[in-house]
Amino acid sequence: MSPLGGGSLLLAWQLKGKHVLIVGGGDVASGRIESVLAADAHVTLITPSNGLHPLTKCFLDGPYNITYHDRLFGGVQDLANVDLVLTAIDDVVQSRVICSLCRELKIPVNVADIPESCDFYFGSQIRDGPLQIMISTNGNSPKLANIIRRKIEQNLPEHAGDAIIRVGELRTKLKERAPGVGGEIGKRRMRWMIDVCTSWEMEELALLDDQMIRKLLDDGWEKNAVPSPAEVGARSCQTYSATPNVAVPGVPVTMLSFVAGAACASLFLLARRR
Ligand SMILES: C[C@@]1(CC(=O)O)c2cc3[nH]c(cc4nc(cc5[nH]c(cc(n2)[C@H]1CCC(=O)O)[C@@](C)(CC(=O)O)[C@@H]5CCC(=O)O)C(CC(=O)O)=C4CCC(=O)O)c(CCC(=O)O)c3CC(=O)O
Ligand SMILES: NC(=O)C1=CN([C@@H]2O[C@H](COP(=O)(O)OP(=O)(O)OC[C@H]3O[C@@H](n4cnc5c(N)ncnc54)[C@H](O)[C@@H]3O)[C@@H](O)[C@H]2O)C=CC1
Repeated sequence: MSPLGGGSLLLAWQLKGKHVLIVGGGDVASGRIESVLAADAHVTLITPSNGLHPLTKCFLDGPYNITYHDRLFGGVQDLANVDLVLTAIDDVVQSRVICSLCRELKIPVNVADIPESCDFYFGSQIRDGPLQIMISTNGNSPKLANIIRRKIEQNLPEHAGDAIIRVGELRTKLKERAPGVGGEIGKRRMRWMIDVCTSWEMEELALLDDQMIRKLLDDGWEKNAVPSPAEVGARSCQTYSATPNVAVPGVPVTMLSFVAGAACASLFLLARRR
């Protein structure tokens, strides 16, 4: 058995509404921007415009929550009201300065080129809607993290993201129907959800629509049973046809922003799916 220590605490950090400062605008910074926007944070980007990676430019031109300052990092005043700092610059002296300012102010910081200056590391990531997977080698081999990520991607169950969305909806409706935190009701809800998730296939769960959810709750939850997909109205000939993934949730539905989003998404795929 491997020893318990020597790893990291892997968490899903809730950044919605928080202020994240990103210093640098190159290749690595563009990945940071994408990761932080995925978490609905507000990004402040400080970097001169002459060093912008095409993907960083794309994010700046797109309909995203980014405040941009076209200049070098200016010192401690840039850290006011900041919850998290990510630096990805090609200047190791400045990197160390930013790190020590953050440590003084107790702001969590990641410095892309100096592992000792990181309070946390990034990892290789997989995203399918609400499903996020991170592979960390704890600083030992980022390239192997990338290779392992691609192997895991090839073996993910199909429609996992859609299944998670639909089961999320079922759980919300179940909690509305049988409210209360903890206690007997909580235990019964959890037992029933475990039974549903383990008796239906991933693809069947992905097909749950609002009508099927209602029937599953009426004929399943209310009667302490788990009906089959057919029993709640899934047609045996029903084939899976999910709506295509939207590049970034919350994008205003204007043609301009759609085109910008699509261009950014394509650029992102070209830049990162290595
Ligand atoms: C500690 C960490 C800090 C942090 O960045 O948070 C860190 C540090 C450093 N990376 C360096 C190099 C490379 N990094 C990559 C790629 C990625 N690096 C990522 C994370 C991390 N990199 C954190 C630990 C991750 C872990 O624990 O596994 C990934 C996973 C996530 C991301 O950055 O978003 C992303 C892959 C994403 C994907 O593809 O899915 C490649 C490959 C490539 O570019 O193709 C190379 C060249 C090959 C190689 O070295 O492996 C160097 C310079 C080393 C030198 O000078 O020799 C340092 C500094 C040092 O190690 O001293
Ligand atoms: N952690 C990781 O995954 C990896 C880390 N790195 C390291 O990360 C750093 C960044 O890598 P890249 O994005 O490829 O570099 P890059 O050279 O493409 O970009 C550097 C960016 O930092 C900006 N910059 C430099 N000094 C600045 C300052 N004082 N204030 C604001 N902006 C400043 C530049 O204008 C440019 O936009 C490098 O040190 C590199 O060695 C490199 C590869 C992977």
